[in-house]
This record gives sequence, C-alpha cells and structure tokens, in this order.
Amino acid sequence: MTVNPAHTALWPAPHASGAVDATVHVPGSKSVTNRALVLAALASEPGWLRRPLRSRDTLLMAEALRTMGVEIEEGVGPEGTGEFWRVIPAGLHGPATVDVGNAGTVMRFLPPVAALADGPVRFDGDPRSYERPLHGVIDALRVLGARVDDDGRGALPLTVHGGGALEGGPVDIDASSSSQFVSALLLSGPRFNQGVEVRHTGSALPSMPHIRMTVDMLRSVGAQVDTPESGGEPNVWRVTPGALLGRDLTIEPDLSNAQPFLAAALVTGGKVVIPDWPLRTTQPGDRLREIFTDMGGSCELTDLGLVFSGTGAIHGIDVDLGEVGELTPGIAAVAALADSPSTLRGVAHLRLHETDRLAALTKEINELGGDVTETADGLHIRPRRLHGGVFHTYEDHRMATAGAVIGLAVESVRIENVATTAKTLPDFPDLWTGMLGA
Ligand SMILES: O=C(O)C1=C[C@@H](OP(=O)(O)O)[C@@H](O)[C@H](O)C1
Ligand SMILES: C=C(OP(=O)(O)O)C(=O)O
Repeated sequence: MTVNPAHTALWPAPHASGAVDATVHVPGSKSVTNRALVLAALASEPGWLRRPLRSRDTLLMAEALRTMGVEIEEGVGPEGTGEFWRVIPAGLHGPATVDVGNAGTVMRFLPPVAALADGPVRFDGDPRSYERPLHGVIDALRVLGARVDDDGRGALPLTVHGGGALEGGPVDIDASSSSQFVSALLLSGPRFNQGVEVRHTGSALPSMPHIRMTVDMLRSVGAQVDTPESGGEPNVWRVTPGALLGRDLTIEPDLSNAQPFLAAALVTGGKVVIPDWPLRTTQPGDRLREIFTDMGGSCELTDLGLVFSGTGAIHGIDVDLGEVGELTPGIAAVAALADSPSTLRGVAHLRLHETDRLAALTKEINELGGDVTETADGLHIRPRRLHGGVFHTYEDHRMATAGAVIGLAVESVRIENVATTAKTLPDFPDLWTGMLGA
C-alpha cells in the first residue's frame, strides 16, 4: 500500500454534536448503472437509463462504450424524473482504447464486449488495476474463441482482438477471487454464437447477490438464463444466445453507499431516512437492514423510504460478509465504536479490492488507537477509546466513508483524499455535511 502524494489533502471529518436527523437522497447504484449500460449497448434497439449514477466508475463505463461506437445521449427528464441517459447501440468497433480507472466492473465486464468488436481494443487503467485479478475473464475468453494479448500475468494492461463475433460455449473458471468474472461472461453471453455456460470450479464464490443482479437484469432484457437457483447444476450458469431488448430502467439508489448515512444514525443515536429504498432488490446493501439492526439500530420501510434509527447503543457482531464484501469497511468502522468485540469473516478476497482493505482498515483504525487484527479471512475488532489523527484512504472510496463514520464519534479525524469517494459517490462531503445540518 502506498500513499499517492498528489492526494494528501486532509479533510476534517465533521464531529457530530448530537443525534443526526436527516433525509438523504443517495445517488444511483454503481453496480446497476454499469450493468444497465452494458446490456443497453448490446441490445438490438435503443434503451433508457433514468437517474443513472454519474461517478468516476460509471462515466468510465459510458466513455468506454462510446469509444467502441455506442451512442449515449445525456439529458434531463420532466420535473422530478431526474437525469437520463439514452443508449443507442451500434456495431462495436476497434481499434479503441479503454481506460478502466480502478473500476472492477469496467475491467471485467468490457473485455467480453470487446471480443465482439471488429478490431483490437486496448485496456489500461490506474496502477492498482494491474494488481486486481482478471485471469478468470482472460482465460475464459481464450477458451471461448477470442485472442487476448496480455503480458502473461493474467492482468491489465491487455488487448482484446475483437473478431466481430465470438463462438462462446462452455467454460470452467475459478471465480473465488471475484464474482465479477461470472457476471462479465454472462452479461455478453447472449451475443456469443453459442451463448455461454459458465462453471465455477474454485473454492467459495463471493458476492452472490451481485451474480443474482446480473441474472435478474439479463432476464429483464429478454435473455434466457438457467441458474443453480432455477433448478440447474450447482455453480453453473447458462445463457442462451438471442437478441436483447432496449428497456426503460430507473436506477435504484446505491444501497452500499447508503451505508455511511445509516451508520451515522447508528453511531449518533439519531434517525436517517433514505427515500426510494427498493422493496425488492438484489443489491447487497439491502443486508444492512439486518446487520445494522443486529448492531443496535432499528429500521422500517415506509412510504418515505427506509427509516433507520439508532438507539444509542452500538453492539459488536460476528458475521460472515462473503456475500456482501463491499459492506466490510463501513461495518468495521461501526464495530470499532461498539460496546463489544466483532469478528468479520468470509472476506479474504477484499485484499484484492481497490486496496488491500483488510490491511488498510487494520492500520488506519489502529493508528487512531484501535485494536484490530487481521485473520485469514477477515478482521477481529476489539473496540477501544479512539483519538483523532489522519485516516489514510489508499484511493479507496469505502475507506474514506468509513473514516467519516469514525469521525462522527471521534474528534479531530482528518481524512486524506476524501475526493476518492467520487469513484461511486459524487459530492460525498456535501451530502455528509448536509446530513449533519451544517
Ligand atoms: O458485480 C459488481 O457490481 C460487484 C461485485 C463485487 O465484486 P467482487 O465479487 O470482486 O467482490 C463487489 O465487491 C463490487 O463492489 C461490485
Ligand atoms: C469492490 C468495489 O468495487 P469494484 O467494482 O471496483 O470491484 C467496491 O465498490 O467496493
């Protein structure tokens, strides 16, 4: 882990003087927006995304599709309907160059799309993107008929030599380091000549809700998908070849990005309302209703949205987060402020996320006086009285929001490079100070 000297600006994390009482409109889901963009680009007719997330990861996805020939018009809908993107699919073209930034969704979902282009597509990104696992996608594309040039490490940078079509068919992959390998192959699967049959052969597969999200969204645009849950074999997903419909989709708020605001209610014994919380969703953030209730809060889904209240007490938790790994930094922050120890399990793969999140959380919480130890697959957190100091973020949006949660309860926490939240959550500092009524 290295700290980028360009990003050493320090943001004084606001300390809460009392219980928060706020309604927070959380921007759209990163995971839904980027799947919707890919599916709309692969469809046989134009489609609409309403209230898309406009953040670094989604703008990189939109720009990448544009460079391959897809048209994306941006506009503002009638009163109250917010912004929209109209996606007009076209023949996918190379040569093109895609900047993936450090977006897992872009680096994994787009190489299979590029295999359908009529020329080479070069993929490059932030230094950290070179370290994140991509072998599952690269090896699978080769088996399915694509030519991919990388430097032999099974990682970025690389070039996919699109041939205008891909044969597809059955492929075995080990997706234990990222569920996004499975999602990537399924999303483009309807456009492969034989569709695709993905068999996960490794140890535990993380982030199952995100795979369900992929399957649900594919089905909503007319794809036929057989899954273990629909009576198929365990660990096998099959997508039948076929045309995809252009749909009109309103993007749900990002429930994982609702996390710091819900945590604020928990930590200050206050109340936060998140409007438009979906009644039914595949987003992993929906699990926060249960997890933060176990940690001392209470919640209710009403006409206003999710109403989440803290009770003043914050309890430790012993929980397997393998299905909802992206919630770990925010849960760790709350756990550091709890009245009893916590064990967070099932998240070894977080070592290969935006940063090594297990090492980063351990180091940063401990530097504020905490007592966190890494385990083979997670963290032990024993709450201690914390003090102020600098909370480094390692270009990880969820480290920055986790630091902000701690800052509510601990005076003089300063967050290095809070701007890194723009990866998925535009205007975080304004939303945060707005919540506090500042
Ligand atoms: O498909 C997706 O949208 C995501 C899947 C998960 O990735 P991993 O399975 O690599 O953890 C999650 O952590 C990431 O934030 C988003
Ligand atoms: C792991 C995450 O992102 P990515 O989509 O880059 O994998 C995350 O947002 O927590």
